[in-house]
Amino acid sequence: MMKIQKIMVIGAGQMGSGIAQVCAQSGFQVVLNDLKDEFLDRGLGVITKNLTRQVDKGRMTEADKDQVLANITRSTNLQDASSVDLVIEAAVENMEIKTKIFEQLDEIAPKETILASNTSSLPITEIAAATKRPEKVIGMHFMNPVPVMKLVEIIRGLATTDEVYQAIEDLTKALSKVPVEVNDFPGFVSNRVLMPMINEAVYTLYEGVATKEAIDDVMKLGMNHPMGPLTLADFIGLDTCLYIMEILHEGFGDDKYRPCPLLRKYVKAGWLGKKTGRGFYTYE
Ligand SMILES: CC(=O)CC(=O)SCCNC(=O)CCNC(=O)[C@H](O)C(C)(C)COP(=O)(O)OP(=O)(O)OC[C@H]1O[C@@H](n2cnc3c(N)ncnc32)[C@H](O)[C@@H]1OP(=O)(O)O
Ligand SMILES: NC(=O)C1=CN([C@@H]2O[C@H](COP(=O)(O)OP(=O)(O)OC[C@H]3O[C@@H](n4cnc5c(N)ncnc54)[C@H](OP(=O)(O)O)[C@@H]3O)[C@@H](O)[C@H]2O)C=CC1
Repeated sequence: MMKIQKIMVIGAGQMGSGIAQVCAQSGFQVVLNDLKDEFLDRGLGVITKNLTRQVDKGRMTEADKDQVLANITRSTNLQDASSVDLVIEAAVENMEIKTKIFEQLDEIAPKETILASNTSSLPITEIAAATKRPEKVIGMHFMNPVPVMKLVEIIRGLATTDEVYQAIEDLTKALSKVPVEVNDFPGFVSNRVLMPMINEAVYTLYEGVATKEAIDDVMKLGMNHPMGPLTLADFIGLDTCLYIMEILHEGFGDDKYRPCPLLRKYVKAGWLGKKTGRGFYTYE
């Protein structure tokens, strides 16, 4: 098994930029890829802001910050995968887009390169089937915000080898995160448990049981959750929450996973949560 030194992260959104940051902070060479330069600017802007906060708090020197930023190179061309040891894909939660990316990566990346997806809920086995190297495809599911959350859920596809699993577990530890192994079922463990709770909170609002603030307060003050479920939904992205519910609904064929119509309505309106400035709450 080749040693992982250079990592391509696909998607410079909330998750991709966080993943790029933690990899670069742990000394890996990172190629951050997105469709357009402006998305890379946005992602690198967030990384720079996070690092500057660390410097301000005296946890990092200015020179450390410059080194972390120097470990990240920009890319708007998937061909740049031709020189990396690992790809971590964090583009949008859509099977068609992900399989298209994996098909292309399979053509471009060296044959030893591991192809990982940060998908929240899509079957790894199905993503792997788009490639001729299903044994080297794996789920590496980071949590939001990536620089803060300890967990990485690692998901084996049907064909993933032990060697590839071990390489990803070792990498997770090298990033100072805690790996937890789970099997390949829709939503894995994290979102199979979390997302129906969020969806139920949306139903509670939809049915007028309480205000959004009251629903969030009940879960924060009553269950000690750091954020109420509606605030958390805004934080994750309402589009991502809806995609995940749809994948659970379709994957299990059980109506208990039907997405709340209010969630659909907000997504249709473009109210995607914090990232667009409006969801259940409004943000500056
Ligand atoms: C959808 C999926 O597939 C899976 C998922 O990711 S589901 C979402 C999982 N995530 C959660 O459930 C998050 C729940 N929320 C929380 O844990 C907390 O509210 C929180 C960590 C986000 C913020 O914590 P807080 O105590 O309210 O705020 P705050 O004091 O500002 O932040 C705590 C620390 O996190 C850092 N932080 C907060 N947000 C950050 C961000 N977006 N990026 C980087 N660092 C961040 C702060 O700088 C601060 O760092 P220090 O303690 O080192 O100073
Ligand atoms: N939000 C969360 O809490 C979590 C999300 N995830 C998963 O991580 C992935 C990304 O989510 P998140 O970061 O929140 O989403 P964002 O919408 O913040 O970011 C997605 C980024 O990927 C870009 N993108 C879309 N298609 C492509 C492509 N073909 N090639 C390269 N880049 C592309 C998007 O560009 P554009 O703006 O043009 O669409 C955008 O910049 C999803 O699979 C999601 O399920 C996993 C854990 C937690």
